[in-house]
Amino acid sequence: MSIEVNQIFDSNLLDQLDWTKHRAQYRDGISPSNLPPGYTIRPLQSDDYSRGYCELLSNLTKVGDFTQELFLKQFNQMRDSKLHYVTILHHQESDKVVGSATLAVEHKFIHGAASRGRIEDVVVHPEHQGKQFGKVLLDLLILLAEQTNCYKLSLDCNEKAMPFYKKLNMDFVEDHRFMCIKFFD
Ligand SMILES: CC(=O)SCCNC(=O)CCNC(=O)[C@H](O)C(C)(C)COP(=O)(O)OP(=O)(O)OC[C@H]1O[C@@H](n2cnc3c(N)ncnc32)[C@H](O)[C@@H]1OP(=O)(O)O
Repeated sequence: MSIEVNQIFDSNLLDQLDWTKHRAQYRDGISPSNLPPGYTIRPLQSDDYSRGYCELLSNLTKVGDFTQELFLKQFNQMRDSKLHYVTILHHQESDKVVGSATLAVEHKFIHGAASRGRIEDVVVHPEHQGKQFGKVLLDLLILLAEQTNCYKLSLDCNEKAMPFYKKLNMDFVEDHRFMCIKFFD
């Protein structure tokens, strides 16, 4: 199937960010503005299904049966909504998507018609973990949230992932209770 290549959000938005402004501590000269050679950060593309995007997500949770058609349907809905900033890490040598994190934005009437941001679906492929890419993706989403007029940015995670988010100086809200109805897994 030949696919028209487009991006889930305008990549100019990423270019407009000041990538030198980061919250995490980095080492070995790596930072959002200085990735190791052969890696790039960009918005998710309509042809990333063939670059192993769904396989990557399966390192995070159950993905289910995904065909290219279903991927494209969901991609187009998310792109048209202009509320899903799915930001990925591409590895040139393998031509695979090896990391991803999403900023989901919700428009509000409160706080001067600002928006609320949520960080969702953060994952780095096991073969590329421990190279500071998780921090890079999160740092960029935090900048993106500010750029898109979010007054607040939050996420849900399990206990195991909490030390990772603390690296971004995110505060754990002690008195917050998370309520949930799960319709299916
Ligand atoms: C909202 C959500 O999506 S919650 C779900 C989070 N995702 C997952 O659990 C999926 C499986 N895990 C992963 O994909 C990865 O381990 C991630 C995304 C959590 C981290 O990605 P990585 O690229 O390996 O992280 P990175 O190399 O940037 O490490 C950042 C720091 O956090 C620490 N860290 C990374 N993962 C973890 C973890 N699971 N537990 C504790 N500390 C961690 C690292 O030691 C590192 O510390 P340092 O900066 O002092 O060296």
